[in-house]
Amino acid sequence: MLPGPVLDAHGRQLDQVRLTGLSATGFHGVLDHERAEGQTFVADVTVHVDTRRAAASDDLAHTLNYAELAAEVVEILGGPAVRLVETLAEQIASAALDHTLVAAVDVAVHKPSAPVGVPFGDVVVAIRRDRVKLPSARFDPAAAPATSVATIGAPAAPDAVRPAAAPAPVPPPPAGIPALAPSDDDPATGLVDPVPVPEPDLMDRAPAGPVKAVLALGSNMGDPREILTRAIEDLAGAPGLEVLKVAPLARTAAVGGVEQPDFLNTVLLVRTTLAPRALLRVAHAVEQEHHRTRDVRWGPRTLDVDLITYEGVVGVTDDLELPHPRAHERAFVLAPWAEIEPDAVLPGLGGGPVAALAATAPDREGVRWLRLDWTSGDGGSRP
Ligand SMILES: Nc1ncnc2c1ncn2[C@@H]1O[C@H](COP(=O)(O)OP(=O)(O)OP(=O)(O)O)[C@@H](O)[C@H]1O
Ligand SMILES: Nc1nc2c(c(=O)[nH]1)N=C(CO)CN2
Repeated sequence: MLPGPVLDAHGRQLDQVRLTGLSATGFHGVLDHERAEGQTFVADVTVHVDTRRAAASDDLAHTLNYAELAAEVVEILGGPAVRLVETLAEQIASAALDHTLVAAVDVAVHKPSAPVGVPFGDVVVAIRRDRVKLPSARFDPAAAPATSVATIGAPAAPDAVRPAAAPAPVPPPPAGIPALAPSDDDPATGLVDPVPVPEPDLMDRAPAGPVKAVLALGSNMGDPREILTRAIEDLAGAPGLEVLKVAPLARTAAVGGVEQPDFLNTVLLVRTTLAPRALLRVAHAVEQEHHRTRDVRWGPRTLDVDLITYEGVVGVTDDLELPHPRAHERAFVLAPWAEIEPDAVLPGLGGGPVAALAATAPDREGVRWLRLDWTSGDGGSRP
């Protein structure tokens, strides 16, 4: 493992969760026989996190589930073949940093049976990545077979061998995170300077306790009522999310200028311990579950899940704006919302009392009807 602590934005040393000796048979390597026969790959992973909140609450939701990360690492080690141990290490680091609580990660990948040509003990690639020095490769379980590694005349690789595509380019650091000054690491001693890790941006900050949020759901493809019902179940089943209230079902004319069928819309009041961006990821995962595609802006969709408000957060980032920037002018959001929270107030620019905004929103005439008890009934006709 790489020495040296990782510091939080206040200069305090972060805690560590270490997984060692994770192993799987993989088909990685440059040589044909490595890709045909496979060999053992071993990984050690140390994630740098603040474990105090999890300890205080004794709640797994506030730390990294190491079993989950262990399964992801083993999937990468035994997954689609890549040429370099370095690529595996980057993929593992990327999987670890996908867990929003992880500030930095140390990864060591061992290839103890590597074809080195002389007696040797082990070969290890050890890296540290954080939210500034981001990983340069992601794990793609469906990576297409590579042609570049195959040698003409070489025996066909077994089905399990699916070399990964070229590593993805390094993504730019997230907006608002300053670049680090050049490191003073000392190559002579091998000691690595503590890496200051910037505070996660507002959208990645998990709340100190459960907070309320409002989600808006819409659908106008497939069987919208069925999709919305399933989507609410999916959201209610997501860790860190509790559905407190479901608004009436609204049938609404499509807004946005694209000719398409009416929507069914509803709104959920939820309680969550997820950070705003983690909540957005859950929303996107549920959209994916229902085969959401993004072909035409404001076009028809099987399912749209938008974050309308998140208690205490007003802000704009590249991928998330809170409150939702168009919520104040959408009766298809405001009208169902006012039914479950008559006194709600939409914060931010253009905000105000939700019921009043619903009554004056440009699309208010397009809200054709509201059905109150739609999640329990038999689903028949309009009220
Ligand atoms: N509050 C928010 N809720 C949902 N997505 C948001 C929000 N703020 C920013 N986004 C970003 O908007 C992107 C596009 O979202 P989506 O495809 O759902 O848009 P849309 O439903 O077609 O249009 P609209 O944003 O007007 O509802 C998302 O990938 C997400 O990153
Ligand atoms: N009636 C209605 N119109 C829309 C909707 C929607 O959910 N309902 N969603 C849109 C993009 O999010 C664009 N237009």
